[in-house]
Amino acid sequence: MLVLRPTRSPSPYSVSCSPPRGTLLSSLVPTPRRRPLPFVVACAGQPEVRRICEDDYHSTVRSLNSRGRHKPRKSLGQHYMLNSSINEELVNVAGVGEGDVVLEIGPGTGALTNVLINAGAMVVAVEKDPHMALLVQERFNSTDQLLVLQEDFTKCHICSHLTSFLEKNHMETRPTSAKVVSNLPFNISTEVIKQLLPMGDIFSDVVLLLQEETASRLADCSLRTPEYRPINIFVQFYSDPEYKFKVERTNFFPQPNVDAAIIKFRLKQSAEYPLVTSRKSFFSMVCLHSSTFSVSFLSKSFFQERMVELQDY
Ligand SMILES: C[S@@+](CC[C@H](N)C(=O)[O-])C[C@H]1O[C@@H](n2cnc3c(N)ncnc32)[C@H](O)[C@@H]1O
Repeated sequence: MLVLRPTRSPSPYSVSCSPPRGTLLSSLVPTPRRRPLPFVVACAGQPEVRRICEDDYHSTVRSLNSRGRHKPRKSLGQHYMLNSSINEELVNVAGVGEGDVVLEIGPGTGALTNVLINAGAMVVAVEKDPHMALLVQERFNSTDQLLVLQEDFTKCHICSHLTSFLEKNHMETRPTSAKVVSNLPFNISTEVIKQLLPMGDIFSDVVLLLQEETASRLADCSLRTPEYRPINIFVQFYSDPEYKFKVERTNFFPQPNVDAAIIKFRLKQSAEYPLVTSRKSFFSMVCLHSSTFSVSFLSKSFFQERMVELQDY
């Protein structure tokens, strides 16, 4: 594990560019012209259109250019958020306030990190890309509200990191009070969800910006659609999911091929979990029979009625 220490040297911001017409960083060239940006955030049930502030765009590009021309890496799902209103929505949805401990996975240029820090949170940010980890560390080198860990989140031991962060900052460990707020790389979202949702003893809420299709599938509690999957049983076992807002793909740079959405999981504590003698065998059974699940098996009282059978499995 590499823990990045603050360096006091200022970041050499070098290029200021116009808002993106295309999606490639290499297409960004300085231009004196300024025009309104067509990016929007779409909110389900409460239609609203907000223009991206040019500063959001420029600060992202400045960050990306600050350590040489860093090309976003597709393999790391690097689609940066250009719209600070959406970052503010993420923080509002999570109800982040002064002194909250927040885990951010993939801080990238630090756009969301900035909103979290401004809300008074103590942030632990895990970034796999060494270039971006260093960049975000340098951007916030004057604050003690941030710890940057250069690690692959899917492989790191987040509980021990959080514990030592709390101890170092002389903060009381308040079980179940930490939060997760993240604009996740789409390619690791399922893995991250599987890792985080059973951690109700540490986190109260997990608020993620995911691929829209994934978010609406995970929030689906109807049990009676063909889309219902073992992952839905897992999600509802450990949490109460809630689909929040759709976020248009035009808000990201580079622009992905799909839209995104904000989803909130309120994590259950173990006393709230459905009663099973062995969670391991419960979930192996769910996976084993997933292809033959029928609508009647997945009835509303699924957990209550089937517990006896599941216990004997
Ligand atoms: C979708 S970008 C979001 C960046 C930034 N939070 C924003 O909103 O603009 C995803 C970020 O996650 C990082 N990342 C990708 N895979 C990761 C992993 N396994 N563990 C930690 N960070 C990862 C990427 O390098 C990138 O910075």
